[in-house]
Amino acid sequence: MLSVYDEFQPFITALRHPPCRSLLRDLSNQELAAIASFESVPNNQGSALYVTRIRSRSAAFTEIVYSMDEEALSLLKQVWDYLRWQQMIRVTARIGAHDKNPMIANMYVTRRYARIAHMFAANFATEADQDTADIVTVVVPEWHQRKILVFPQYRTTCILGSDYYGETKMATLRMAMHIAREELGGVGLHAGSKIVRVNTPRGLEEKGLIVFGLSGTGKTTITTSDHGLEAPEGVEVLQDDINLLLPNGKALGTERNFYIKTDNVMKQPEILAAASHSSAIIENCWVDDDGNINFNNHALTTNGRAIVFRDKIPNTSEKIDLDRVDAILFNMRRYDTPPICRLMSPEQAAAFYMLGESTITSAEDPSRVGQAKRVVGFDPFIIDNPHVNGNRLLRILRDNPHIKCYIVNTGRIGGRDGANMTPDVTFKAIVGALSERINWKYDDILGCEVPEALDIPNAEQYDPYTHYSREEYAQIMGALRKERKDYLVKFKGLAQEVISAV
Ligand SMILES: Nc1ncnc2c1ncn2[C@@H]1O[C@H](COP(=O)(O)OP(=O)(O)O)[C@@H](O)[C@H]1O
Ligand SMILES: C=C(OP(=O)(O)O)C(=O)O
Repeated sequence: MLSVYDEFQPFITALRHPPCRSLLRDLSNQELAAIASFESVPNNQGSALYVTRIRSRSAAFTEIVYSMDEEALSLLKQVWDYLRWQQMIRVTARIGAHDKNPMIANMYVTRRYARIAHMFAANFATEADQDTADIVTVVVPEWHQRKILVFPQYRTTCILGSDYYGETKMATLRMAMHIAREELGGVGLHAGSKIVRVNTPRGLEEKGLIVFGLSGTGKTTITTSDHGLEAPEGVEVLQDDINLLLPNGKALGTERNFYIKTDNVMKQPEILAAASHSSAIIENCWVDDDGNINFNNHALTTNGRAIVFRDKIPNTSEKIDLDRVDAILFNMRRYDTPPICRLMSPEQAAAFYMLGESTITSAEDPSRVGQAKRVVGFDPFIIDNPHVNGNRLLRILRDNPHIKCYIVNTGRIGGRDGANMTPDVTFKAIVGALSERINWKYDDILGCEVPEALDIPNAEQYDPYTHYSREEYAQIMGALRKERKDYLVKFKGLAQEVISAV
């Protein structure tokens, strides 16, 4: 009699090694670009530029599959019957630095969509082709039905009917973050990372920084900024999007190059040069009739993207890991809090992680700008049981008490017409915190610490009590705290101390 394992073995094999007529492997980036070149829109920059049918992630079509039903099985069999007659490309990539026991990811895509393989190979560090991998992503963009099937047990994702590269990238990293949680005792963070070298009362020190934030709240802007620091002070930019935080307080990077949003790139000098270089691979950006790429034309989508090479971004090196995290920033675009607040405890930080609070930005939906929004961990890629992530972050912060956590408001204060937190205000506030030049005082209405003073022009504009009376502010914040608590209690299994901390 067949054991359950034997019975499932052919299924798992087909899932992780899709059958195909022939498999193209070990192709160089140039070869992938050449195979995909029939799709590239000519432009004066000389970049590969692809326009996709689907232009953002298909969250509503994403299913986490733990047990196979007849319908899912029959769909997969149809897909495999189709692939049996197709040529596919396989790219083997490394998630993480070569010296840190990285994960290996295999990405399979039908040859017609070589552009996805081209972007994947440029985004990650490629390795010599190998048959076994920790993570498998199978992409069949031409499939008539749109479905993203995530199989956490088999560390495999099957993407059907989407040719948006972000789906492939995030399927792979979603699984890497899941493995970090399930096998490494860590937690995946939808966050950028950098090192900031600043003068502190003890002399020049390097501070490892993690920057969380929902799309459009300033993650890339802050991560790539030099904060106006001059040598010997300065920054080293490590990662733009996904880090794996380990129990020992180190954060492993995942990507070699960055997959940036281009809607604001004209205002982001640090990445504009990289996006304007011929090495960039552009997705869904407009090319004017004269052949110039026009990042400000959003006719195709507000989710224009580019793979930009890290060596074209100032202050990057080959390094992608952060050996010591000293500070974590939670970016929120709000209209009622100071530029920076310090959280009081690991419990409070874990609460703000679970709250994943912000407002909708134009990057997401221009017609709903300003509406409140919450996503646990600022991370739409948590596969299941988000409270496990909150509890895990709590444990890591308790075990590494040197890590300080801050809320950074990249919106305004005093309402929609209040004082604007310009990027410069934010950059200076962050340096103030890291260099320990800010004196903190407890604000009983906010329930956390706020700067006694900020070293920025017109600092009083950014003080809540310039805009609100104490009674008014107590009422606004009181209502918010109640709403936050009501939200947190819904997470069964979340440590009680986290719920009590807001
Ligand atoms: N205080 C601020 N901090 C960071 N970015 C800000 C701030 N105020 C306005 N912005 C603008 O908001 C946009 C943030 O975009 P980006 O950094 O790409 O966000 P994310 O990486 O979170 O998607 C940029 O255009 C930036 O200039
Ligand atoms: C690729 C995506 O993720 P991010 O916005 O974090 O780059 C996406 O959401 O489409």
